[in-house]
Amino acid sequence: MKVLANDGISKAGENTLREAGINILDNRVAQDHVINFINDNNVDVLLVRSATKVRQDLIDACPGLKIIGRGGIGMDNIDVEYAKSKGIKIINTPTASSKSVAELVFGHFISLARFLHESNRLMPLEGETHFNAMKKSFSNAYELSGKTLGVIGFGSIGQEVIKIGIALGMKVTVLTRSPKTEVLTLNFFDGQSVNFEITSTNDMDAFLKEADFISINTPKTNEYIIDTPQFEKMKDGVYIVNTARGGVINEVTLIDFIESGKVAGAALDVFENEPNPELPLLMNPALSLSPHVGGNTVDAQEKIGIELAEQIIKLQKETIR
Ligand SMILES: NC(=O)C1=CN([C@@H]2O[C@H](COP(=O)(O)OP(=O)(O)OC[C@H]3O[C@@H](n4cnc5c(N)ncnc54)[C@H](O)[C@@H]3O)[C@@H](O)[C@H]2O)C=CC1
Ligand SMILES: O=C(O)C(=O)COP(=O)(O)O
Repeated sequence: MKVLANDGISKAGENTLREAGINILDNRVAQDHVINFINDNNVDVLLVRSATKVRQDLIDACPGLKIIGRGGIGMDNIDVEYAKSKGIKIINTPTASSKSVAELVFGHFISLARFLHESNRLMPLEGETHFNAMKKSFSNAYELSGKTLGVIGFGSIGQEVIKIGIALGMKVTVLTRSPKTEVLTLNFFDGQSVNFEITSTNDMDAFLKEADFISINTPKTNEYIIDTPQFEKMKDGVYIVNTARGGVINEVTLIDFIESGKVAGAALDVFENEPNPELPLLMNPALSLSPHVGGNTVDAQEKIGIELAEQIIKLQKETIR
């Protein structure tokens, strides 16, 4: 079996595959050349992250492909149903990076509430006057403790975000398409744990009226979840973090509501025009930005690599049998 990990795979994942006798190619092939590379090298398994797109044309042109693997969660870069209809197995790693994404959400929330992103931009300008002016303007800062965390999406990442919020002493409200109740477990380092129950709401207006800090944790949606009508119903001074996908929040409208003062600050890890975010986003001081790094930790990528490798090994055994 031959594997092409076109957007990379961790050493741990690579070693697990090699130890099972699976040939792994570590080439990074440009999108336009992926089809030829797969066919010329008899690749059986194509592994991708979010960069390589696996659309119908590629699937049709590569009849030898047996498995498509997504090292990560979101499968919006893969035509999953079409691939399945052609008999190709699709695998991903649904929870391996959830904690990493949730931690990034709070990295951004704290950066926004304490102006860390802006401090880092402005600190290199020297002088006592400048220092004191920054200190004064950054005093319009807030604690997260005691505020209301609003989470849109109650899946694997949403649940990890909620747990961190609870640990920080936040009140939590969760928005889903239909109400549901989940029992979440907060695990402590010493092995102890606490269970708590959360019931979500599908009442968008009530949710927006309550939330001080909003985290969007849904898959890519066909329509904006957050657009003008939703911004208008938010609390004044709300903070928003999007680590979900470009297209769940209207970025142009977001800038308008930042400029009106309705939104105190927002963070984007994903963009409508990825990997080339629009200039007004890049230049706005109220935005904390990161280049799609939610799952991009050593910890998450190790888990992802090993989980992918184990799934491939299992599927190979099933095929041989
Ligand atoms: N920034 C990054 O690096 C990363 C981003 N992601 C993104 O995060 C997304 C979510 O990941 P998980 O939580 O693991 O997925 P999940 O599938 O466990 O949970 C997503 C939840 O969102 C809900 N949902 C869908 N549309 C909704 C809507 N309009 N309103 C409210 N809820 C809605 C679904 O019912 C589901 O419960 C991924 O699909 C991916 O797009 C995931 C990993 C890394
Ligand atoms: O797992 C996901 O859904 C992600 O968005 C992570 O994307 P990446 O693998 O870092 O390009």
